[in-house]
Amino acid sequence: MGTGRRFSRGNHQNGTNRRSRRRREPPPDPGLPEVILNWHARDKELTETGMRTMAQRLPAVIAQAAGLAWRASRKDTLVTVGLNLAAGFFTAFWLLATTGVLTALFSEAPTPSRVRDALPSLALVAGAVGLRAALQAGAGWSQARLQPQVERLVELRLFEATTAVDLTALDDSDFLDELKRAQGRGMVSAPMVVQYAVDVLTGAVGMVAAAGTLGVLHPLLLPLLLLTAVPEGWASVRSARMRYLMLLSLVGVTRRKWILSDLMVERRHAPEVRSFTMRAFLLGQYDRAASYQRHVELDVARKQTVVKITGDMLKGVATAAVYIALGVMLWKGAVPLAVAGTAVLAIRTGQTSLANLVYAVNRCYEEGLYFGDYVAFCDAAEERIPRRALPAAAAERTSRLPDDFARIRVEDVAFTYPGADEPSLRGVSVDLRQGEVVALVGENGSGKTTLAKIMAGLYDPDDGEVRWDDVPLTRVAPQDVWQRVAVIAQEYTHWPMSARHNITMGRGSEHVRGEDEDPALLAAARASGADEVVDGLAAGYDTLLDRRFKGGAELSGGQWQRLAVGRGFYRDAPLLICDEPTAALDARAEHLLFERIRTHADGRTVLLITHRLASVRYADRIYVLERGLVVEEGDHAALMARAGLYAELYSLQAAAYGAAAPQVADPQAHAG
Ligand SMILES: Nc1ncnc2c1ncn2[C@@H]1O[C@H](COP(=O)(O)OP(=O)(O)OP(=O)(O)O)[C@@H](O)[C@H]1O
Repeated sequence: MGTGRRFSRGNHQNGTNRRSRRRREPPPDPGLPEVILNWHARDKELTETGMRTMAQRLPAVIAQAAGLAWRASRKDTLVTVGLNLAAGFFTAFWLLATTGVLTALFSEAPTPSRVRDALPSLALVAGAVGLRAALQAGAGWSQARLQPQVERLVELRLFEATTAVDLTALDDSDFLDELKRAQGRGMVSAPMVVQYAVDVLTGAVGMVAAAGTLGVLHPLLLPLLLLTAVPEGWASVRSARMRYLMLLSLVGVTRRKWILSDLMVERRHAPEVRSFTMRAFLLGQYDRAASYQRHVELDVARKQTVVKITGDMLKGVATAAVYIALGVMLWKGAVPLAVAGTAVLAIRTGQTSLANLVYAVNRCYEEGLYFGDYVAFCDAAEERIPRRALPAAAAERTSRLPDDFARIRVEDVAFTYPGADEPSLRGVSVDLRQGEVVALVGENGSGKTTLAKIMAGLYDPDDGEVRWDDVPLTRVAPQDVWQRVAVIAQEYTHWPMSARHNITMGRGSEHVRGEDEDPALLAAARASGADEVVDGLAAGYDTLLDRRFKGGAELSGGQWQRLAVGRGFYRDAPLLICDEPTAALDARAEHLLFERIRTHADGRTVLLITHRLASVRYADRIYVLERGLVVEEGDHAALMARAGLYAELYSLQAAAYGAAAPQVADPQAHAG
């Protein structure tokens, strides 16, 4: 059967591919973590590329590069192109002027008058060469100016997209793979595409100048020049393909080397590298990978040398053929001696330009493929920015979120993370009235954090809705919601900035040295216990909290959490969401924080998620979640009376504490 045969052929091919890959790569070490990064996703395409494919696709790549350069700086793009074209004109000019010099020198007149006759043409040649050098220097300068502007443009576009995309995009592994490719190889390729596109132009202009000169001197000389180009082009493309194949065979090894070098240099791994005596093992692994890489690279370098020598020999033969043809033309009187002399110069100039052109075409095409990844990613990422977040959508928005609210209602909310098999929320309803403390409790993975994120406007529910008074969150700009919510997240960032910025983050409170400290900052720090942390820092609020920089300080886990809590309190937001705010806090700091939350955190509405059930007793209402559903609801007394999941969890904790500390002291007495 046809299908069966096709299937077995497919299998056979796969088997062959697998075998050949196995031949090239050492077997993977099961002891090392592998991160799948498709940085070399284009290698297969590159290995299959021939001169024809390149010629077909090159115009599109050049157009992309031109568009990018144009957006980066119109002036520098125009100057670069203009000066290169003008330099090409002067190349042709000096070549033709050389004919005048040679004609005068080869004339029958006595030597002094021959030299005198050659002087005007010689002055023209000198002027043209000088001008061409000046133009090329100017083109180089404007091209150098273009590079950083292009870099800035592409980096900005990527970061503008990644900081605005819907959060679900960052939960999507395909999107993350594309992001890695675009951010790594793709972004680096952008300035290179522009540079090689300009080099293609420069090479082409030089080539046209030399070819045009030869055409003017004698039409037969032009095809002769092109003949010398073939071996050069062949050797260059073949050598480049060998490099791509080498990259392909080294994908696994390079990836492993990256992982290993990260493990050996990053500060966060350093304690374990030492305490688990990993040094010799890691160095050994690195050495194995590096030896393999060196072996492959040397092998390819040897093959490339053979190709280069072959190319050079063929080029030598072709050049000899050109000179023989030129000699025959001279002998037959088809070209005068002076023209033949100029032709030799033009052929040499043309060959140099051609070599540069072939190299630039090759590199431009290669970088163009990686740049294509970057462009495709940015297009896809921009599609994933919620429309209502865009300034353009402001005119369409009819609803306005109240600055404060009387009630927040979560109605039948369902949500599944992208790629997840099971929904995390399956129809949850929750009610918050202004000024209340509402608690979410439940076992690990029951959906508490997911619900909090939906209430904070970080995710849109798949079903159901969240309303602030009568306004559904999906009708307003997400920024409007974020401005009205303070989140003390379960997983918070250790911002590598000053202690001040760690608290004032995103609110733009810039303190001027010598001025009184921002009272809101002081209040938030006092409330979270961050003030004690800052008191111990050498430069107080101005201390940089990153040990990787000179003068930077490092904090303990609990000290970082105090800052995170301070950040939440500092935000002047009517809704405060606290997701496990005390996991790393010591008993006294934890007690103080819950006291503050219990007294309604200065009149704010609080959504509290915690496993410390003793702190939940005072909540106005408690929702118990289980596998994405609210299974119990009420205040502490009602839930205890119900004798359900909450009562069970509470009793377990109470029993543990009761057994460990039969005489309960009042912690507030210590906190004093
Ligand atoms: N980014 C994500 N992508 C896919 N699934 C996720 C993601 N975040 C959470 N989940 C899944 O959603 C479910 C609910 O997770 P959630 O973090 O809301 O639980 P939780 O009740 O806050 O748990 P915990 O008490 O451990 O903090 C879990 O099954 C979890 O595996």
